[in-house]
Amino acid sequence: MKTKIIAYNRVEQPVLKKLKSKYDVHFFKNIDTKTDPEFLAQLYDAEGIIGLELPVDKELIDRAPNLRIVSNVSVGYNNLDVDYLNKRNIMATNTPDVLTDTVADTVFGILIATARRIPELDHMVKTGGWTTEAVEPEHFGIDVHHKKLGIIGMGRIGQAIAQRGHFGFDMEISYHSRTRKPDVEERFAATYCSLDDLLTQSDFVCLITPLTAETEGMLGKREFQLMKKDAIFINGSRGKTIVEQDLIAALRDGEIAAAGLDVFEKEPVETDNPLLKMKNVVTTPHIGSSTHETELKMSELAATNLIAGLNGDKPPNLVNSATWSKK
Ligand SMILES: NC(=O)C1=CN([C@@H]2O[C@H](COP(=O)(O)OP(=O)(O)OC[C@H]3O[C@@H](n4cnc5c(N)ncnc54)[C@H](OP(=O)(O)O)[C@@H]3O)[C@@H](O)[C@H]2O)C=CC1
Ligand SMILES: O=CC(=O)O
Repeated sequence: MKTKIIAYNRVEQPVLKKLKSKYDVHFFKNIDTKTDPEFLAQLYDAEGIIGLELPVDKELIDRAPNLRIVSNVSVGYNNLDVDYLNKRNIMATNTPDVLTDTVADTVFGILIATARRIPELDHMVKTGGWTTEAVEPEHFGIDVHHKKLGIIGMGRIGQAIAQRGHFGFDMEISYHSRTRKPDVEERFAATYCSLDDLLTQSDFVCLITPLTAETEGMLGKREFQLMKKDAIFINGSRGKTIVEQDLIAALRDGEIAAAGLDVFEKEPVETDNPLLKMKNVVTTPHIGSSTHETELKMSELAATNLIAGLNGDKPPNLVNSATWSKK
């Protein structure tokens, strides 16, 4: 009998086909995983899960007594209760590196779109608002090049953003992360800062940390007030790394100039979220890594991790190494 696995949400078709040739695959998309009877029935004897943003909490893990591996199709794994997976000795994996450049492109795209007000101007042109020969100063944006870019989270994606800022736009790079990175400082002429110094000095503040117990609510009222009044804030990390209500207040009260957001406290973002009514906010639907090429690479890497784990080999991107040392 084939090993049963659950595929959830986004697994690209060629990868799904390959998995189906090896395993008894049950695919689910956008269901309520706490109540969907078919999902809960299949979960009971599933040995592997592969997918995007499945909330793998204690309740779900307890319903899966045969589970051996959870393979996330994302680099962030804040959807997993890693402590409880460790307790149950279930492996967890993610998809780093293959998405780094694509996410950095998205973040930089949002940064430029926010500074130069591209979505707002696009709307103006398409709706017949371009009525005089010359655009007016009220439509002008602000420069990106030669400005100060502060990056919070100088990991893989943070470094790819720094590369674009430094080499592409002659920006002055400063960063904050848990550890200092001399090689990064040399490559991008970057300066390490305390969080407060970064917030006070940067023209663009770009947040790209994982969501953890430490980073949850990392930027709130005090932090937005520390930023320059003409600063632009970009969030590519997770919605909960900031206090969204405080960002709304900071934008409303002119504490900061604008924001570009790929992530929100609640996703999909609620249609009555005040951020959606603000002209100085540019939004995208948590789509940082989602190009055709990169989604395929992520699915392939997630499948490689899953197959290795189910074969009894160490998956290349195991995030809870404690489970391997117990084997
Ligand atoms: N919007 C989207 O579609 C996407 C969003 N993401 C998000 O981006 C995140 C980062 O990915 P990636 O760059 O690959 O991850 P990395 O692990 O390579 O980098 C994370 C960085 O965050 C820093 N960091 C962690 N905790 C803190 C903290 N408490 N204070 C300051 N800095 C901290 C780390 O510091 P140190 O180096 O010192 O350990 C590291 O520099 C993902 O976890 C995910 O949440 C990722 C992909 C797509
Ligand atoms: O948000 C996406 C990820 O890969 O993490």
